Amino acid sequence: MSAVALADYLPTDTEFDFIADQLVDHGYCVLDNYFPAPLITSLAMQVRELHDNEFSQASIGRELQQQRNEFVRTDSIKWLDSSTQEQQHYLRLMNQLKTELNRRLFMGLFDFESHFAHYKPGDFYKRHLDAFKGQTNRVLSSVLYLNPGWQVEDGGELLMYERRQKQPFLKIVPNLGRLVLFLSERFPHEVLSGEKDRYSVTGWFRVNNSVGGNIDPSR
Ligand SMILES: O=C(O)CCC(=O)C(=O)O
Ligand SMILES: [Fe+2]
Repeated sequence: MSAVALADYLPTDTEFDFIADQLVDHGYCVLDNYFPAPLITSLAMQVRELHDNEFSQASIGRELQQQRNEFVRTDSIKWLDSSTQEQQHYLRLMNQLKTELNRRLFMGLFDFESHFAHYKPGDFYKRHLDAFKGQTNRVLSSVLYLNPGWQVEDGGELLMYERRQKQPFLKIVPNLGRLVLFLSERFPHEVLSGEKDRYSVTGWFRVNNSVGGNIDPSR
């Protein structure tokens, strides 16, 4: 695909309808071909070219309450900053998805924030919720996996749970190009440790809880 064709690529109404239906019926959705393959390949290369020191140890909680907690998660992250065409393209497509979901589901999604994540072999993120009702503006979580040639034996699955259930109802292998969307307040989930370096872009669509023009919370 040429650069122009890449920039012009748009998902179809049918895809947006499908995603909206899945979110209404199940609260989550797994898509293997949402993004154009050349964009995925470039993002997968770019995240591997980032230096270790560009990533920081992930924390839990927000702002002043942010704490590192290595019992909960050991991955490292780097917020997207639109510094490459591919990041810009990815953010454009996610913002378009925001608009289309708002159009279909009146979700009132206001913006989208996202970071790269790197799980080294053995890294994990224990069972957690991305958002607690009434305490956050994160409504819809997204994870895009950037792992060419990932095998089931490599581990690193995302486990999805229903609340109060001990057994996951879904195990997602972090295959290259796979996009997972789920309602942030509804599904506890967990990242199992893997045998190989595992890369992804995680993001959250947020509603605007701002007071006096300050977006709350800022990140
Ligand atoms: O990488 C994944 O599969 C999920 C990551 C996650 O749950 C998070 O960053 O909140
Ligand atoms: Fe999460």
